[in-house]
Amino acid sequence: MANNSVKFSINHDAIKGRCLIATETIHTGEIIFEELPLVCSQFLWNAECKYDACQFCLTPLETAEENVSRLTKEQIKLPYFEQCCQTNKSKHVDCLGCGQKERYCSIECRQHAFEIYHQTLCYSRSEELANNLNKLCDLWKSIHYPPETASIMLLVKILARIKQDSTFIQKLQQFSKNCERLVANNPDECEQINQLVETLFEKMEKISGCFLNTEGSGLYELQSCINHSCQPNSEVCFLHNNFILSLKALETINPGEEITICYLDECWRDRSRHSRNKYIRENYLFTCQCPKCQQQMNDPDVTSDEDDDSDLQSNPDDDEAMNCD
Ligand SMILES: C[S@@+](CC[C@H](N)C(=O)[O-])C[C@H]1O[C@@H](n2cnc3c(N)ncnc32)[C@H](O)[C@@H]1O
Repeated sequence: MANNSVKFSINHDAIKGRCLIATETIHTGEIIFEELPLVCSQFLWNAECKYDACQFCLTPLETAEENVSRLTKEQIKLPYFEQCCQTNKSKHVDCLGCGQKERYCSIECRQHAFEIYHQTLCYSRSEELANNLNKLCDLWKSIHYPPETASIMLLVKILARIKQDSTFIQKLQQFSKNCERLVANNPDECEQINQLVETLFEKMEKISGCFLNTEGSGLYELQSCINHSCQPNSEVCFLHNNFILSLKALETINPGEEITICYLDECWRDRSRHSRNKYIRENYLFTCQCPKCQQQMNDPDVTSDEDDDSDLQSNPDDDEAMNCD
């Protein structure tokens, strides 16, 4: 994880509340900060789709080739697989109590999980606990599948963390207050790889639906202070292929400027102010006061051509890599 040299402060805005303000120049592409979640959880339907990830840090336990083969139902050989795929199966371990039910990418993750919450939640503790957790998950899946917007296990893990460490509640109170890796230099090869990725995603979408890059959800303290803009100057990404959140600058951000992200998916950003605001009001319960909306304040209240009723009802955040609220 990058060593954050802090180039921002948390200030207070009269309308938006807490906000992140740049205190030094932040350059395009720079990682503004990286942070670990207070707690995170895989979605329950990962198991239904036979997706296997570390129960603690969400690192995939399957190889990249296994991943695309599972999702496309075809045996696919990937270029640069040996050099790029970081899955190291020799390090994978099961929970010492509940076995394969809880798998981890390393002994360290198993130990962290146990120390933080899993001591309370381990199925080996009692049959009653295991039954109750299974019932809770089944009930949640019957309400939310598919898609499941956040996992009930996030809440369960929060409660377990509080049980194992009473000071965790203070962190939560504070909280409530408040791939791209270029493997080839040859442009033709890059183009071929881009086409391969596009084709794979099309195939996966046909077989597995549109929830491919959503693996779980987490609570991120610093990220929760970042306000929305319909023309954001930064974006959240998961560069380490696990639960570490990275905030990346999309343009140069000068001292004194607010650091913003877009709560909407990219395809929503060019829609009319009226459409964007309607969506934000209905789903995030605030009226957007970002510079773009202020500029377009006098635009007529028309819906974008591409908007239709189904779009307005679907959640543009549903297919983010991680939901991080
Ligand atoms: C994730 S929080 C961001 C941090 C927040 N300002 C705080 O004090 O905790 C989201 C909330 O910030 C406010 N907010 C974020 N972006 C905004 C915007 N563009 N216009 C108005 N309010 C905004 C809304 O109250 C929204 O519910």
